[in-house]
Amino acid sequence: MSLALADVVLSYPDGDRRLTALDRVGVEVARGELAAVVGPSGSGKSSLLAVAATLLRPDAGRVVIAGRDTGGLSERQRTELRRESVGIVFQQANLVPSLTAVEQLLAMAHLRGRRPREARARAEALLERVGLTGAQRRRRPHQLSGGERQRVNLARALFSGPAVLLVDEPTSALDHERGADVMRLLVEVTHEHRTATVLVTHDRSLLPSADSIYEMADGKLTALAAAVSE
Ligand SMILES: Nc1ncnc2c1ncn2[C@@H]1O[C@H](COP(=O)(O)OP(=O)(O)OP(=O)(O)O)[C@@H](O)[C@H]1O
Repeated sequence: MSLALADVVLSYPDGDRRLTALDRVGVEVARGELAAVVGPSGSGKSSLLAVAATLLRPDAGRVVIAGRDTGGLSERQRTELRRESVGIVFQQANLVPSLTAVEQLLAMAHLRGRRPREARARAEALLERVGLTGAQRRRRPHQLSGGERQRVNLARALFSGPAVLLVDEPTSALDHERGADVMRLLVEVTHEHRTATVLVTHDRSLLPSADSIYEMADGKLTALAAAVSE
C-alpha cells in the first residue's frame, strides 16, 4: 500500500472542549488507484487530506506513506518525505503570479536539485500531458483560465514523481463538462504515474470513474465501493 491510514483520530481545540474532525479513520490506497471521498461540508474531508499529507499530526493512529510510518519522524523528516513522495493539488492553485507555467514547475526542480535541461524537458512534457499548448505553457497564472491553472497545479504536483497524490475539490470552480475533463485526466495520470490518489469532492457525478469510493460523515469514513484488485 502506498498510502495507509489506520485508526486516525484528529481533533481541533473548540472553546473548552475539542472537536473531533477525524474519528478512527482507516483507508488504504494502492499505487495506480484513485480513491474518491465524498461528504458534506464540515465532515472532515480536508482534515483527512491534511493528515495524509503530513501537514497535521493526528492525535492517534498511524499514517504510512510509501511504506514509511510517519509517526516517529521529525518535522524535518516529514517535510522531506512530503517533498519526495506527496503531490498536493489543493483548491486554490497557489501558483506564483510572476512565473509562467513552465517556470512554476522549474522552481520545484531548483529546490530539488535537478539538472536544468532535464528538468525543463520534464516540465514541458508534463504540462503537455495535462493538456497545455506550447503557448499556454509560457503564460502566467492570470493569463490562464481556472481549469488551465488547475492543470498546471496538477503537473507541478506530479513533477517529483510522488507515490501519493492528494487532490482537494479540483473541479469546484469549473462547469460540469470541464470538471468531468479534469476528473478524466486525474484518473489517467493516476494510472500512468502509478500514484495512490485521494480525491476529495462534493460532486457525486464524478464518482463513477473512481477506482474506490468512500463517504465521510461526522469524521467517520465508510467505504461505499472498494477497488477491484488487479
Ligand atoms: N483549524 C481548525 N480549527 C478548529 N476547527 C477546525 C479547523 N479546521 C477544521 N475544523 C473543523 O473540523 C471539522 C472538519 O472540517 P474539514 O475542513 O475537514 O471539513 P470538510 O469536509 O473538508 O469541509 P468542506 O467540504 O466545507 O471543505 C469542521 O467542523 C470544521 O469546522
